[in-house]
Order: sequence, then structure tokens, then C-alpha cells
Amino acid sequence: MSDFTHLSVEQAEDLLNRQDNVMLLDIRAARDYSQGHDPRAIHLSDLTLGTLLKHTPKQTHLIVCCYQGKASQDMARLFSDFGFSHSYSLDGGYEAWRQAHHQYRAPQRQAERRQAAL
Ligand SMILES: O=S(=O)([O-])[S-]
Repeated sequence: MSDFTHLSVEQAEDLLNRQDNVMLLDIRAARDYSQGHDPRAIHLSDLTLGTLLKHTPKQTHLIVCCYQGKASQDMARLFSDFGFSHSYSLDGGYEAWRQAHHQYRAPQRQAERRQAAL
């Protein structure tokens, strides 16, 4: 039976930090991805999906991110159906991701402003 795992933003962050063999896949529209995404996220489109399915080792941990965490479940299930043993859907999607990361990005922006002011 194939299945996938739901991940909270915190769990996804933890997995990204401790696992080398992990990919964060952003399945939102290319335009939305280009307007903002996690720097570790790879954009996944219909065009690149086939390549990923064919060439990515099945042990790779795949975290799928969409807008609000619905479409990512279908994609995570698809990865599982294709034999990926570590397939995850990010709960709340990019919206939850963005909100959770706002707090720790704010000081970084302040640091950048300070740097730019030098
Ligand atoms: O369905 S979705 O808005 O979570 S992509």
C-alpha cells in the first residue's frame, strides 16, 4: 500500500536540517514561485516531473509544498505510488511556510539594511 506523511512546517524544517537526502519541491505556478520561495525549494512543473520520477533515487525524502497544503497531498501520494518511500506533504503549504519564516527572516532583513547602510 502506498502512502505519504503529513509534515508541519516545524517538522519539515527539522527534516531539511538533519537529512542530506531531501528535496523541497514547490509545485505552485512558476510565476508565484518566482515571486517568492524558500531558497532550498526546487520548482516542480509538469515538464520537470517526468525527469524527477525517472532520475531521483527512490530513497530520497521528498517534501511537497503547494499553496495551502491540498494539491501537495495528491503529489505526495503520486510519489509514493511511484515507489518513493519517504514522501511528505507540507501542511498549510507555502502560506504556512511563509508565515512561520517571517519571524526569523525579519532580523535578517534588518541586518541586510544595516549592511546596505554601511
Ligand atoms: O489546493 S491548494 O490551494 O492547497 S494548492
